[in-house]
Amino acid sequence: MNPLLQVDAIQKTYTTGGHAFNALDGVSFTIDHGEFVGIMGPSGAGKSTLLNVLATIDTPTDGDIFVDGENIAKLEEEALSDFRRDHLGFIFQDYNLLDSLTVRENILLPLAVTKTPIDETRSRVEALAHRFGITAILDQYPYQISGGQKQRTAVCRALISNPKLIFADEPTGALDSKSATDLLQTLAGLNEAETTIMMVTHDAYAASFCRRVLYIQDGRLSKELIRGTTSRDAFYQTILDELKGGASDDAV
Ligand SMILES: Nc1ncnc2c1ncn2[C@@H]1O[C@H](COP(=O)(O)OP(=O)(O)OP(=O)(O)O)[C@@H](O)[C@H]1O
Repeated sequence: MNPLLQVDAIQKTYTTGGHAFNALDGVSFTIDHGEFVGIMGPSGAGKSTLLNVLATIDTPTDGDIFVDGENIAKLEEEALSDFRRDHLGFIFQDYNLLDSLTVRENILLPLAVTKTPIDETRSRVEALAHRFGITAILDQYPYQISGGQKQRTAVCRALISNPKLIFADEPTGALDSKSATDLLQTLAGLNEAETTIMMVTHDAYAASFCRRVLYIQDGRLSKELIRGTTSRDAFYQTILDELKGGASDDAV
């Protein structure tokens, strides 16, 4: 089977004041169907740039990005926004919920512009809310619920269109440690149910829930860690050791 995501020699150059800067400098990797991959690296390494380019929020200067064989780096804007809506899910640090909409309306928002029948929309929202324990707050507004509940709402919104791939950008960054652990267990559970997830994080604990961690430094991949059959605790220690030792020593 083809990889779900194939990233080929991605380059992203920013030009400011006549000076060109390579935020991504020839990044290549693949993610298979059903993987849970973490992206780590120091501040300024290029993690958000990579996520934005893969999530079709930004375009690469050069290189190709195949999702299930389709080259999304070459799609025009209209086709890109259809692709984004139909195949990708997003979870952000600051939840990105709309304050004027209820939890239910926030969750179904990605389907609002599709032709999904109303009964199906309703039953999908209810099934997801039940699965993530937020049925009781479906008619409340974001300002009435906790950070953990907001993030679970965001997870439901990310899943409502049955996306092929979920991108999470520091999803635990604004959560207390219990809510963060709940969310990470939720993501790990989703992944066990075969949802493919790519998560950018600074946090070794969050990364330890992944099956594989890619390090990025100065716009290049510098290291890959694979959890294999070790426990999450052991993988956490491996990631911490790697961070202490400097993740850039070995080229991938
Ligand atoms: N729009 C832009 N114009 C110019 N330079 C940019 C732009 N966006 C990002 N950069 C630069 O590209 C580099 C990578 O930034 P990026 O935000 O991807 O890093 P990061 O690894 O996500 O950092 P952090 O962990 O702090 O969020 C940085 O040096 C940043 O200053």
